[in-house]
Amino acid sequence: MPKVLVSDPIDQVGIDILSQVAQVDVKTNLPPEELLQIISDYDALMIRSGTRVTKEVIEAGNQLKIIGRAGVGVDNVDVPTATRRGVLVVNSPEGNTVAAAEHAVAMMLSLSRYIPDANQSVKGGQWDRKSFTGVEVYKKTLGIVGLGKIGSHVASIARAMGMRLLAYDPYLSMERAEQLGCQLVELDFLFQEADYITLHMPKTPETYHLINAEALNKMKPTTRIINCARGGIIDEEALVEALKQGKIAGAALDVYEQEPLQAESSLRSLGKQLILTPHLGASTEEAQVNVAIDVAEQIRDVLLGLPARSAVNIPGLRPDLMEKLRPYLLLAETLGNFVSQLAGGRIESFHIKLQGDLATNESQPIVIAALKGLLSHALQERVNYVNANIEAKERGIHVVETRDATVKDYTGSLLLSATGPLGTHSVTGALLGDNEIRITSIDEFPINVPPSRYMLFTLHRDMPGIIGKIGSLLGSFNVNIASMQVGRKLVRGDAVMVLSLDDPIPDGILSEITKVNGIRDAYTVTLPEN
Ligand SMILES: NC(=O)c1ccc[n+]([C@@H]2O[C@H](COP(=O)([O-])OP(=O)(O)OC[C@H]3O[C@@H](n4cnc5c(N)ncnc54)[C@H](O)[C@@H]3O)[C@@H](O)[C@H]2O)c1
Ligand SMILES: O=C(O)[C@H](O)COP(=O)(O)O
Repeated sequence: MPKVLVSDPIDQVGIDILSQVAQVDVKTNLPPEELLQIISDYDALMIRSGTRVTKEVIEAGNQLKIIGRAGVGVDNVDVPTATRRGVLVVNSPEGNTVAAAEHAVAMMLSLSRYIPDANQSVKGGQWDRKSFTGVEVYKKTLGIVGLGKIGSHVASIARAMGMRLLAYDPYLSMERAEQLGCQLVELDFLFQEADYITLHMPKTPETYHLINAEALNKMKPTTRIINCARGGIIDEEALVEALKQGKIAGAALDVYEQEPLQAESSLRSLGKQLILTPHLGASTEEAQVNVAIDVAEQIRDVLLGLPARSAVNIPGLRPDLMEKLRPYLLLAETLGNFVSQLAGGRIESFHIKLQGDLATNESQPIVIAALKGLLSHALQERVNYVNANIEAKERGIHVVETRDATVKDYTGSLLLSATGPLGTHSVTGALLGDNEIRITSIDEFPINVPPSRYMLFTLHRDMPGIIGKIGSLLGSFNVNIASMQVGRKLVRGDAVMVLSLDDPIPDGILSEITKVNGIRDAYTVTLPEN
């Protein structure tokens, strides 16, 4: 019988499902070294956010077939290592949506009426009605940052409470926001206008410390801010200072830069203007039943040799088809991610052309992989091989899929084109002999470069001196160039320059690059580590 280790508290219904096919050991609060020691005995691991599944754990788990996250976030799992070792990672992208949204709304109301402190005061024997005069949310402005599943549900509740809704989401169309009753605005406007700000986006390099001292300075002294998304989106030090100085009126946090929150954290020293809960967003009976069933069923199915319905890293395909398509799935996902960034993220339409040997009906999973890549910058681990199509539809992205078997420059290649705020951009890619990914054109300019973590592109006039200028400019920002290639159709005509960089591209560099004589446009792309 296969063995499953459950290392975080999971609802009994999940254990019962797993017990149909496996021996289930529930061992919560394991010290990391103990997990490392015992993991080699197990075929599956079921977790929540409490267990850190590091590279070492996955490598030590030489029997591991599947890691099931009873919840959404897999930021505690080293997914690239799992993928490399063929370990499936599955989650439950929607099981706790309502719970997290309701927690955010509860935080907003608690902040407005000082409920936690008033409760504490009465239980402490007092009858103080004066210190706890609150404010109403009715007719106030709520700024929702990240209008995905949870943000949308918060919007519908807040609308019913008579709030005016603003939203900032760089990956969502105006129409979708309007359907949800929200006015899509720029972030600075939201910071300046909102009485309440609630965060519902993933933690990414883009959102890390999005709420910092500068952002807090833009808010009104009456603003209250709620974070039930991920720790690290708010700079905690800056928040403590802003609250102490009365720059904003209050904050409510469910998630922290470091969890569990350290005993000595300065957050613990603040008064009634700050409410803290210990990552309880998903902790309702209903959500825990939803996620436990969702994930336990997937683990059970995979242990029985069946596909998983919500795999984060590997689609549920027949093993023979999977073997054949795997390199192309990675190609499609990489190109999808790439072209969405070139087009500016908020994609309106997307065209995928399967060329050469890929122009068959068997290659449908490649289309899904490209959509997953297209949405992954915005949705991170919440987009998977199952929901990518639905997510694209819900976001109003017009998807066109064509096939052309006559293109023969590689055995099989993909041409992806996306339209977004930065216009229409296209990228073509193929695999070389040993399944190495090559980008073979950008915006129809022929090139031949492997994708890398940090990339910079320019559209420019092919003229002497331009490459040197870009090189010096990057040098002055201390950015090291790993490789560089120019693609052009005509000598001294238009051209693209593609640079692979060793370092992330600092803010402000693109505007400097576009000032260089001859440069028409510049773009950056950051791809996930493989
Ligand atoms: N506290 C909890 O227990 C708990 C429970 C569930 C989910 N969460 C967290 O809540 C967050 C939202 O989850 P969801 O299920 O709604 O995800 P989702 O993927 O449905 O929505 C996320 C939204 O954020 C947007 N986004 C991406 N980058 C952005 C940026 N830079 N600025 C603004 N918006 C951006 C995306 O376009 C998307 O619409 C995640 O961080 C998730 O991990 C927390
Ligand atoms: O990502 C999630 O699903 C939430 O953060 C909930 O985490 P939890 O399952 O540890 O409560």
